[in-house]
Amino acid sequence: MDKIRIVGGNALQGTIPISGAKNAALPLMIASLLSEEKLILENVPRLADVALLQRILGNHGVDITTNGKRNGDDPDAGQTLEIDARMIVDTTAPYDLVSRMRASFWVLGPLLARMGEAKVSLPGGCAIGTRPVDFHLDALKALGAELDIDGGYVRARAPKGLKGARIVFPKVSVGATHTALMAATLADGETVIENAAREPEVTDLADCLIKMGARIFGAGTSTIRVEGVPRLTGARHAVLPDRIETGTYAMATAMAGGDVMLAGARPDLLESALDILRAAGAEIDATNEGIRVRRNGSGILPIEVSTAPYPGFPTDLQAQLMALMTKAKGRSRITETIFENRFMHVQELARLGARIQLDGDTATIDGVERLTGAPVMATDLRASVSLVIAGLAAEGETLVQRVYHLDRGFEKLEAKLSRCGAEIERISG
Ligand SMILES: CC(=O)N[C@H]1[C@@H](OP(=O)(O)OP(=O)(O)OC[C@H]2O[C@@H](n3ccc(=O)[nH]c3=O)[C@H](O)[C@@H]2O)O[C@H](CO)[C@@H](O)[C@@H]1O
Ligand SMILES: C=C(OP(=O)(O)O)C(=O)O
Repeated sequence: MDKIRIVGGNALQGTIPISGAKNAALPLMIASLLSEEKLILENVPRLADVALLQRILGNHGVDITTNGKRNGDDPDAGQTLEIDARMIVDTTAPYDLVSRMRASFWVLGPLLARMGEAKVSLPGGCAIGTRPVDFHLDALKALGAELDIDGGYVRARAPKGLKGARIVFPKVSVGATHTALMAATLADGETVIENAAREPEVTDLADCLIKMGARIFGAGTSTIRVEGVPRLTGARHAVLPDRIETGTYAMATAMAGGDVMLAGARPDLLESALDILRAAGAEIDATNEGIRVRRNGSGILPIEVSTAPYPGFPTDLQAQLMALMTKAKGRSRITETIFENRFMHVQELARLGARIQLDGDTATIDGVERLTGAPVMATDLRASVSLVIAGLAAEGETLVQRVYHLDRGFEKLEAKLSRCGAEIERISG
């Protein structure tokens, strides 16, 4: 299994291109199932999760071609996928594929809406909590689906099609909002989704669905109204930049010190995280090119923050912020309100010398002068990259093991950081 080796101590200087967002690309690819016509997606990141979803869609009969690079193309540009779901040959999404990635469960809504039936394994994904799917199932039931769970599979049927309904989520859920939104586009009549997720990835999905002919109003707010249409068309859509990758490299720069341009990043997608970084002592400037992050000389200041649904501080940046706070001048507090078990990085950060106390959903971090490199284990996607961030500022060598987690969500991580002066490499085998 590959490892990432980091020798800490170098400041970061240069430009890091920001890729398309994993968490937008995945539902956008899934949206192709709603139409017989071709969906062309640009700026799709090259990630293990994207490749796995290509296999899952392929299993349903979806044809996907990836446009190769031509001479002169920007080497950092994302890939373009042409997704043709004209023929759905199989409405089953099997355990061995779905169990490896959370988002793959989201094929349920579109398959059901278009084909009137689907059988989808219960999902896997990062082990950060129990992560039930009850909101997804309740939303589909409200739209008239008949559902049962048998042998680890959700079997869903709507032989006469779905019917518009009022769906009220008891808690904000990104995935359940995607499911309800996609299913409602082809339902008969109007659907109103209350307490919908406002994450930019939901808005990106809605924008693409609108290009495909869907009638969606209010995406990006807590109430989304969908007027069902009989069919959707093809479309061309570019995936929005990854706000979690942006925040991650901003924190890496704040940790290592230096001056980095996050090219193509959109500051409006992560204002709460940028505010926290400013409070922690980083200088952040929005420019035409992207976001410039600097920390030269000044120390890292402690912060107090709770994760929250968008536009709050994202849970997907919690581990990275904790890594940064391990070297703050004083005591920080980070409360995780979204997932009940998203602190797997705490014991690994402790191997590098971090001082972190856990009490229920709150971590208290007492900043230390020095971190020292050590072998550490990646446990999930964002926890893994938090260890990389800590390694950038640790004295000596940090060896991050089980990096397949990182490959799910960070494109060319070592290349992007080493181009800015970090001593980081992948050791294969
Ligand atoms: C691929 C993708 O986009 N993943 C993101 C998505 O995950 P995902 O869509 O799985 O996360 P949700 O927003 O659904 O989860 C939010 C909370 O709702 C709970 N819940 C969710 C669904 C449900 O049916 N029942 C239920 O109780 C979850 O356990 C969690 O406590 O949003 C999370 C929250 O921003 C991010 O951390 C993940 O990176
Ligand atoms: C938790 C994440 O992914 P998933 O929902 O696929 O597990 C993530 O992207 O941080």
